[in-house]
Amino acid sequence: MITTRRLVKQFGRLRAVDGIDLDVRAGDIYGFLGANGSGKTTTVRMLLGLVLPTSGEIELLGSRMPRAGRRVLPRVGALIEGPAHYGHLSGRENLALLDAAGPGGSWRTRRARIGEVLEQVGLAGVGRRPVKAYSLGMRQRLGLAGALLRRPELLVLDEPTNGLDPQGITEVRELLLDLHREGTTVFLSSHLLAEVEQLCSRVGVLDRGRLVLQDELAALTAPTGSTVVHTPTPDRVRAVLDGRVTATDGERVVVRGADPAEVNARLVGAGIAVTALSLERPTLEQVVLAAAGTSTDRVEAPR
Ligand SMILES: Nc1ncnc2c1ncn2[C@@H]1O[C@H](COP(=O)(O)OP(=O)(O)OP(=O)(O)O)[C@@H](O)[C@H]1O
Repeated sequence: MITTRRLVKQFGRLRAVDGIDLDVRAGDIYGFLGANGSGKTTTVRMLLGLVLPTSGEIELLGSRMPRAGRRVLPRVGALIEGPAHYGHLSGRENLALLDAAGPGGSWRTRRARIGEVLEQVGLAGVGRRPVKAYSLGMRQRLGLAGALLRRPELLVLDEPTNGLDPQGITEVRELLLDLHREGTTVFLSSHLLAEVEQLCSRVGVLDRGRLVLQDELAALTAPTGSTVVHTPTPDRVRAVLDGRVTATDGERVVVRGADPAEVNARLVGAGIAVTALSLERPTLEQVVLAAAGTSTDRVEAPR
């Protein structure tokens, strides 16, 4: 869906994007994670042909960009930082203009299509109010509605939950999951680890213009081979599982071995209370920190 090879964007002395090889496959919900200023927006703009790369190659839906833009972009829905609208017109009228300006999509079905996307983003009730009366979150949703007008195969979204309240964030997440279930590939940039961890199947991490990590979320957070035990008596666990305890933190004990049932049987057999038991997995935050080093402390951690 998206492939880049050694993609570079240089602004004067600053290398905002520094030789990245993106690989976004059909069916992905791809999370493009990076701190503010790491180069996410610049990358998204290059993917969509809004900024020319300094060097490197981009393929979008199998065709070279920006050359194939006219042909390919109608199949891509996009939302870029701060979508622009006409404030004196209603949401519905803004979408009608957007729809009329682009290729494809008959005017006969325009009303129905606009009604449908307004419904999808939860703006059906306010579609007739002027956009200047909209909150930031409502404008963001109107931007999303615009991206959905042509039932795109690929959605490219730059920080889609920016400015939304917690309920708005949940609604956008549900909407993206619905679209994904119906076959849309989603590429979204975010500086929020928790958002990417909850939503995405593949993750790329940008650090000062470099792609330092790109893999399936499930592979990145695969079990480590240890078991985590919660117990009110960690010292007794240490005594019973002689030598297998690799870490303790309060009531949390990490035991070597990826067989929770075996660990449980041994502890319960010794009369030790086990209050919780799970396979140990690294969090995305730990994985990102390990890959990107100290600079990613600017990536917002889950609260
Ligand atoms: N047109 C431009 N001219 C000069 N420098 C620019 C330009 N656009 C972006 N930059 C710089 O390139 C770097 C990457 O910016 P970019 O907006 O791509 O980052 P980002 O990861 O999207 O951050 P944010 O989340 O804050 O938007 C920044 O240092 C920015 O100041």
